[in-house]
Amino acid sequence: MAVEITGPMHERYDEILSERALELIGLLHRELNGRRLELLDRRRERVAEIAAGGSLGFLPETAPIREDPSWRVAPPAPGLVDRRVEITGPTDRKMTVNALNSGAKVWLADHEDANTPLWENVVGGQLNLLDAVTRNIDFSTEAGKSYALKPDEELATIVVRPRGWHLPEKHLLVDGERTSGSLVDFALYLVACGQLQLDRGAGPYFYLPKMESHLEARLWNDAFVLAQDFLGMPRGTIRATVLIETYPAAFEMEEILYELREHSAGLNAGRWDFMFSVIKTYRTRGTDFQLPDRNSVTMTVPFMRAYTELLVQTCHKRGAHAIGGMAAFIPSKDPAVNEQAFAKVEADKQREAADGFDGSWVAHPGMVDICKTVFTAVLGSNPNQLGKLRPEVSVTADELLDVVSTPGEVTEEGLRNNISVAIQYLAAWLEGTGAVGIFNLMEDAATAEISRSQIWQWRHNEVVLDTGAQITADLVTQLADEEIAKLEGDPARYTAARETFLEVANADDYIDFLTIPAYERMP
Ligand SMILES: CC(=O)SCCNC(=O)CCNC(=O)[C@H](O)C(C)(C)COP(=O)(O)OP(=O)(O)OC[C@H]1O[C@@H](n2cnc3c(N)ncnc32)[C@H](O)[C@@H]1OP(=O)(O)O
Ligand SMILES: O=CC(=O)O
Ligand SMILES: [Mg+2]
Repeated sequence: MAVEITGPMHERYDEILSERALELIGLLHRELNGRRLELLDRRRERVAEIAAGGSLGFLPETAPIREDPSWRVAPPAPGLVDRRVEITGPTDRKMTVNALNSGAKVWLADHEDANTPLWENVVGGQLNLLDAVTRNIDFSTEAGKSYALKPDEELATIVVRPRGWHLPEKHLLVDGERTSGSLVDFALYLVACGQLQLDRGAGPYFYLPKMESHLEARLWNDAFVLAQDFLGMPRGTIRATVLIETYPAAFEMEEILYELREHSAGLNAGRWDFMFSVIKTYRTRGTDFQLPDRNSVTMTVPFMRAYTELLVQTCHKRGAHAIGGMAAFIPSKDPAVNEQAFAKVEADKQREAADGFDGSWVAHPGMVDICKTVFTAVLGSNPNQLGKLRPEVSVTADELLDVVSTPGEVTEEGLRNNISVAIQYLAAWLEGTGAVGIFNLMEDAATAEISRSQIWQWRHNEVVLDTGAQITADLVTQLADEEIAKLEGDPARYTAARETFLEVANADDYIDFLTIPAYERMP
């Protein structure tokens, strides 16, 4: 057998881990895994160059692609023409039904930021997707609540987000090697649901996360071509929206669209990972690249503005959708908090719609209408605003790199918030839940990465808090224990999360992704 399954085979897992799916995983691994590992090395080399005084910038060698006005991406595929509101969320059974029924145009079915790659989530989520696509997902809870899909024409289009290139899958081995989580999530969905989706008049659609260069986009494109040929699907059947959510990728947006042009469904402004990547990429370059308290960095600070303006302009120049990001506010039981949350989401979506985005993300069904209403007011009878070219926008590399102008302070409250959120999130993640509401905000892998990375950078920069205390490893440990003591329930729940958190926050050498050591703690 080309592929060895080392995780348990629960009921119906053979429907997802089919012979054909395993064959495709074997093929993709053998053809592409070496390049994947080289590209991950290239990421580390680039950070080392920046640490030594280098800088990000637009690439001279790809200038001809940027300067060639003639190319466009493929026209939008069925189900992806009107994307004014997209809901994101994990693929557990209840969320699957709720997201599809939410009234959003698209559901980002998340095997990434909102998911713990626990084996049961990796395969179980795919089973839920299969049941959703075959309309066999209706169920009732023990408490007697029934979940049933609405009629087809009211359901959101499914777009699956596989894991990023950095994450391995330890339960599927090829020639004894761990496989790529990205290729596994991609192949399992494509084989189980790709043709079924085409038969329903949609297609196998993906969101691609955390890429750091156009060469990583080329790797995805090569995976698409190999997989389509293997399955006898015409080239261009697969469509992918790329999240521009790393600092390096913000300088290669056009090249990323170009690499994927036959398969492209546009770009998305993944603001949370973007912020994480800004911190991570320039983490050792002193206070010029240091951000203040996480909650004070808004989308209107100069470097964020430069990033989203460039994204809309780049997309529309090439006929590609530009999709906005996640306002992390979720509905609360407290009416006063709720009112504020709705007002903030509305303002965020209004800015995006006015800037020319074609639609945007919400994290909760309760936020669908607000996003839809805001975008509908701007779109009128049009399904998107691809015609809004934004010729007046001119973003320079210096503007993208202008982190130093971000106003705000580093406070003890901000530090405590980062510590508490990271530990609470990690506890949930290690238990198998990849998205949680904490302090009235949606928290997921991206937001937790910001929290722990800020702490690492502040400590590295020997930042002094508003209280006069300097951030040290000892202080971080002390505050971690104080914050855990404030949480309800058994403190033992936080033991593994505390250890993982301190391992990354207090590490001498920065650890690239929080989820890498966390994954090693899981069965
Ligand atoms: C940075 C990024 O990548 S953003 C994208 C990744 N992150 C995400 O996708 C997070 C998505 N959101 C979520 O997972 C959830 O909203 C949470 C975990 C934050 C909060 O969920 P809950 O605590 O269940 O919220 P709440 O109790 O208000 O939910 C009410 C109902 O809405 C459902 N719901 C909430 N969020 C979602 C969602 N995103 N998709 C589908 N259903 C949802 C709940 O299942 C619940 O259903 P029920 O009434 O049938 O029981
Ligand atoms: O994936 C989205 C993000 O903001 O990160
Ligand atoms: Mg992200």
